[in-house]
Amino acid sequence: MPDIPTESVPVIRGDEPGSFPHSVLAERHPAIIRQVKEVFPHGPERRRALDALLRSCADGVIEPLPADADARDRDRWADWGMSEYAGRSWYDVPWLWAEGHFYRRLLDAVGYFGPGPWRGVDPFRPAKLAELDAPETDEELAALDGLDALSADERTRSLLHGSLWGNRADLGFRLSGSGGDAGGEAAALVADDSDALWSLLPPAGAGTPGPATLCLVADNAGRELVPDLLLVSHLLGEGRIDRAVLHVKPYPYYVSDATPTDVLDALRRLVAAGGAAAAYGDRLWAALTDGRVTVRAHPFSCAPLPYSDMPADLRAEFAAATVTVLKGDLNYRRLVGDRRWPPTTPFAEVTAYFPAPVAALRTLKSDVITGLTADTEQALEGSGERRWRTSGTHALIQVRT
Ligand SMILES: O=P(O)(O)OC[C@@]1(O)O[C@H](CO)[C@@H](O)[C@@H]1O
Repeated sequence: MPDIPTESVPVIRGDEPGSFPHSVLAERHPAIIRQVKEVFPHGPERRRALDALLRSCADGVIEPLPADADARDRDRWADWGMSEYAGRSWYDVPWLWAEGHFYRRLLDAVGYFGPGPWRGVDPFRPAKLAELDAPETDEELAALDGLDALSADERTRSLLHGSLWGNRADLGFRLSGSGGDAGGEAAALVADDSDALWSLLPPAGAGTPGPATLCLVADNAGRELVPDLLLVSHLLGEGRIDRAVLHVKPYPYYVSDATPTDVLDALRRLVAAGGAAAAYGDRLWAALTDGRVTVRAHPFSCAPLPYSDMPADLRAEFAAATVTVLKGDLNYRRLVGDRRWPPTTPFAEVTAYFPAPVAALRTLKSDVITGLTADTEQALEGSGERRWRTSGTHALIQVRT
């Protein structure tokens, strides 16, 4: 447990006008609803439901799940705190909870769980596919051909950084030593425990203690998931891992979070790309077909709660892995707890509850931060860059072995 008792560290809420969390609830969520209304020709019933959610976001309260919700889902939300938060303003409950619940309500409004024709239709799919089809994705995949010229270690580093910066959703496979980018990127890393990560996953023949399993808890689809898949494929190819479990969301979440369908779309994109990208894709395809790689969509992946509350079955899965790598900002908030931690609170202490080694690969897109040295914190605060916590210009690789 951290030296500071966790309960004494304030939980982040969206109740402070002008703060980032407040702007997400007051501006981002309504914008998402409007966008969904534009992209799909929903009929009057669905549009009314979306308008009702818009009104609720402005001045409504959390409401219990609708009467026709699946019973298992109701039970889950009961476990996840619905009875405590129903009737309270979106702004007065933990921000993490309010956001997670918003996506559940949005899916209700578009009929995602209903019996009608909109059942299972991902309201964010058009945007996800557009990103996969964008010319930038072609450029990024073509850049993979250049990785052959690098040493194995440099290739590993490049692919790790591709996955890391993919979380900013403007991925570049920054080839080590390829120019100005590399220096800027290094300076933008506020913590870099990558040596500790590689000590857990040494290459084949370098004293590997036994079969290594990587759990990769993915974040966004499209241009983040593609480099995540490349990294997994590379680690398999290098013999650094024998198996991988890719955790994705069971339903559309936080606009661009990856679902099983998105994994298939990204994999097909790789396989069809030709060149080195296709070789990475083919290796992953083979590993999926023979079971070395599996895809999981655990309900808790969409829970509005920190991982410290994870259920026993998920805990057992993470406990069995050599290391679990959590991607992205939301997973970081859930891993360390969505609280106003003093930035120098040790990462190892706030993740001590995690049942096995754990790593975070994240660009900074919300206020939560732990594990900084006092010098780094001082440099960031003194940099004049007011939004270093939320702008996505900084990133971290933190590992608890
Ligand atoms: O998990 P991701 O994709 O890196 O980031 C999710 C995010 O954009 O969503 C939240 C705002 O809605 C913030 O926590 C965070 O910035």
